[in-house]
Amino acid sequence: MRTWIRNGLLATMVEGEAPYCGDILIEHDRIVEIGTSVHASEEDKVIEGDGFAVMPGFINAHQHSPMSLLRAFSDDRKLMDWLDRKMLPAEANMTPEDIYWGSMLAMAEMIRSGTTCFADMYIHMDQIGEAVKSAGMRASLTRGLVFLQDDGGKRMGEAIDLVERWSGAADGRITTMIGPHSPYTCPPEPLKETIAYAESRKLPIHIHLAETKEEVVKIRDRYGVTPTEYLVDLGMFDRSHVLLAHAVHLTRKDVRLLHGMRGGVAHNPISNLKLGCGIAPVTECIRQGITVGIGTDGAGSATTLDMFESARAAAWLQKLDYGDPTMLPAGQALRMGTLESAKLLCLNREVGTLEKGKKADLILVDLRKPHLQPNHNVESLLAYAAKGSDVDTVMVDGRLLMQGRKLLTIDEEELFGQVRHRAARIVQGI
Ligand SMILES: CSC[C@H]1O[C@@H](n2cnc3c(O)ncnc32)[C@H](O)[C@@H]1O
Ligand SMILES: [Zn+2]
Repeated sequence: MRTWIRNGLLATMVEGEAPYCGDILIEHDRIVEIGTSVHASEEDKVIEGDGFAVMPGFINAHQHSPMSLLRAFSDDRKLMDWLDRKMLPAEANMTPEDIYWGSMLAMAEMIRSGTTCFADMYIHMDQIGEAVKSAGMRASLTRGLVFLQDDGGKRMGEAIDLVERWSGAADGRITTMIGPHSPYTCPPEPLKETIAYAESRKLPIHIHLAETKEEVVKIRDRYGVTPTEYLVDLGMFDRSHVLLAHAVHLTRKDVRLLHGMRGGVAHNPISNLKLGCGIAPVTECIRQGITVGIGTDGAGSATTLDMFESARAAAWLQKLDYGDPTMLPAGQALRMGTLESAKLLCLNREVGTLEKGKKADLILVDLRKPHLQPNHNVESLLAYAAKGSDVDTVMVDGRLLMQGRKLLTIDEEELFGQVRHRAARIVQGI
């Protein structure tokens, strides 16, 4: 059976295409027709689009989904203090089942706020894979590798296992990357081995970079270079597609060095703001031709996984940084949260825009709300006024995951019960 989204306001995110009123026809997992005169029939299942903006689902380009269990557990602290004293001890208490339910909690929030796909870096990735399968989302999964702790070898084994068992799983909705955590947790030798493995398997790399000033000082003291130069010198960008999370503290030379890289930057404005990290040089990166997508980071730091908020914060920060309201306009912020993020996950041939032949990963945003009226410019409304709670319907791979704000793949009552007792146990005594 086909699905016909009728008479929606289509914000396709295709470069240069203005939003217009039209229809979308979906067969199985793909958009087979889109425009003002699609060939629908009476047998097609109709989703009424009148009063709704239809756009590609957001793609959260950097996340640690099970950290949703640590939401609001430890706020208003410096990053390393927060990580070392609070997050790592709590993570040491997490069982594989906790990871499953924490990830499921993140997915319930993501679906409810219009995200259809995410890049995740964490531990116990089998459980996250199972949760993704069950919730119906699309995801790029990475086992985070921290080599300064003991047992880095075992973790590399887990990373390889993830790649071998989960790449292409869940009907192709799951892809994988290799995830050395950061320059400050990965010394040169294991990092070189990780790069060599990624190259040999043609796998993208997902890594944190230059998130804080303290990181820059640490890497300069250890190696005499910037965090970016450290990765460049080890050959990380020679052949691999690299997803750089944060990239807040880049020198002009760093930005020039990244020119021409495959992959790009996952900008996490809310996390950066809340941890007081700084304003990432998003505009300079874009001017150097570097792809910049948007992520939230985990709910343990960002508190919220609402990509509307992150896209808005990205736009506001560039306007503020330059003292110029023309910087990072509404349409560009939305495209960064959709198509540009898709590029970072190597998924832009399949998702990130509404186009014939692409996967049907899309959302319907209810515009019949006081804060979304009148409609002079739907991209402005979506970027500057809409909230996750305005999302009415979410589809991934042609399958409805939410309709009329009812989640169709996640039992929230069971989820909240699981989360309550697990979250309390994990943080006990920390
Ligand atoms: C080994 S899995 C990933 C690892 O990353 C930690 N993490 C979460 N947020 C951040 C951040 O903003 N910077 C650096 N590391 C972060 C998370 O707690 C996991 O241990
Ligand atoms: Zn992170």
